[in-house]
Amino acid sequence: MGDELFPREAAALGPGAVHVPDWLGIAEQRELVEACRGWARPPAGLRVVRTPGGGTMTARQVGLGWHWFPYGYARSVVDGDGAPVKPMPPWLAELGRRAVGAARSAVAGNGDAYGDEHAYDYDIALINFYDGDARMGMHRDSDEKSGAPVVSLSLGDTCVFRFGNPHTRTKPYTDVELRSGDLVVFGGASRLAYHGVPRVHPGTAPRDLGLTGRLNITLRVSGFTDDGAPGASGVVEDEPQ
Ligand SMILES: O=C(O)CCC(=O)C(=O)O
Ligand SMILES: [Fe+2]
Repeated sequence: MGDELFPREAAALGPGAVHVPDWLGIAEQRELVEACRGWARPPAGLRVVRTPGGGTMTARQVGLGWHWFPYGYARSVVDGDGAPVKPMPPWLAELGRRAVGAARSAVAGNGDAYGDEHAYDYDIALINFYDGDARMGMHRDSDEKSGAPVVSLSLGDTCVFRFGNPHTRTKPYTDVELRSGDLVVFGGASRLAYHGVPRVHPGTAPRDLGLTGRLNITLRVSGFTDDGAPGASGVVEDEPQ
């Protein structure tokens, strides 16, 4: 909760894309931060992501369920310590389904974009850690085969989240402030919309959260079969530095 006179309201960021402010209470946020601390530890822990173009992503990352690397998925950290990726906890997959239900009821007219969330087996979590200088360039989440909505949870420092359209990484886009506990769900016609994080506001995390910096947990459905290792898509223009 901020210091607003009125609570921030849920708003559509595009067709099938919803921002739900203050979705997670402080206790749930704390539990997620604690869980992220565990996932960040090696092996298969938080790492610096290097892109094929020789760049370095400024947000550090760890995956659960499937390991994302530029640009594909694997069951082990093929571009790092080689360890098997940590499993996706069933409770986190359930949180993803609950988030879709919440986004559906938050903004009238968005429900049709989401399908039945009970059918979605969220089997990928990407956890991004941003310090004050980190950001993420405009990109699409396009390495999955499933069209299930993407669920994004924010913890810690406030950021500017830029949400655009599926056609171009430039305007039209909407900038929205994401604070600790906020939820964003994008599916339907916005599932492949460009989005990014142009800015983090250091020192804005809730004091009682116990986190310096910003964490983002992105939940996705892979659509991969268990042994069907997906090939890298090679979509180099999506490089999310
Ligand atoms: O940090 C965020 O809010 C966005 C993260 C993101 O877009 C991604 O991991 O693909
Ligand atoms: Fe993304």
